[in-house]
Amino acid sequence: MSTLLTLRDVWVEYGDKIVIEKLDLDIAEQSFVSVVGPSGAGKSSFLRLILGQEAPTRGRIELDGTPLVPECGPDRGVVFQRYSVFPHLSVLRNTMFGLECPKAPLSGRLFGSARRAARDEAAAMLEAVGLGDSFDLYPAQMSGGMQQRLAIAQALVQRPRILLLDEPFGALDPGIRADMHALITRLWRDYSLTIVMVTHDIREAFTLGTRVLALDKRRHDPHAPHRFGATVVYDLPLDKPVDAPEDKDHSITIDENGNN
Ligand SMILES: Nc1ncnc2c1ncn2[C@@H]1O[C@H](COP(=O)(O)OP(=O)(O)OP(=O)(O)O)[C@@H](O)[C@H]1O
Repeated sequence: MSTLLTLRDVWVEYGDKIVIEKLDLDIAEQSFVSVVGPSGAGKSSFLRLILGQEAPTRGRIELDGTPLVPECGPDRGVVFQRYSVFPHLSVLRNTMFGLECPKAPLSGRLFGSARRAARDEAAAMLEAVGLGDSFDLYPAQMSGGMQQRLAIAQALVQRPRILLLDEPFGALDPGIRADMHALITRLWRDYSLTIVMVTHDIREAFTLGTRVLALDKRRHDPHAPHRFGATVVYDLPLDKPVDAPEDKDHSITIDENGNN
């Protein structure tokens, strides 16, 4: 599989505080990369770099060999742990908004055939995430799992190549999480997505990912905790075929402390 994203000698610094140091990575197209690491290691900063919300203070990031533009484009979608849907819009309007906003940035609304086309695209995406009979509901009328399905539909309706997930299932209970794992695995395959997912759940990282990256500091200075930043300390490619059966777990075993 070809390389989609390249990071070379990437650093993130706030004043004299180094958050990420010397990150060198190639991320293959259609891979599912899970990112784990202790709290404060810089996982969300890493996602913001790929999203283009934050520029590296040093180094370069390329998408398909071209420098990443420093803003979120339609090639990258994102889903956060906390529901990012609009409370005042119905499910259908929330999903259509992802299409209307880039095409009609001032009014946020399309008209005529463009609006009908956006409605059909949004409806198809809602069917794909299992919200086919919930078009007229408002977020307050939906469970957490349904709201995350909506957030995923909102991100995917723009047909991004890369989907960034920041602890997307962290607030959901275990049964709903399992459903969401099956859903995201199906969408990843059906839409040939490249996914980068931050999670605190080691089991989730290994179950879903084709590769697991652990971010942490290699060096610690107890007298100056901000002197060193985090980088990739483990990079574990998992031998998992893209067309593996949906719910198949893999052979890595994880003990109750999260160690493999
Ligand atoms: N704008 C900022 N200015 C200064 N420091 C920042 C800024 N944004 C993030 N940081 C610091 O960068 C470090 C990494 O933060 P980040 O949120 O990326 O970590 P994380 O691994 O995602 O943490 P968690 O798992 O708790 O969500 C933290 O020490 C944080 O305080």
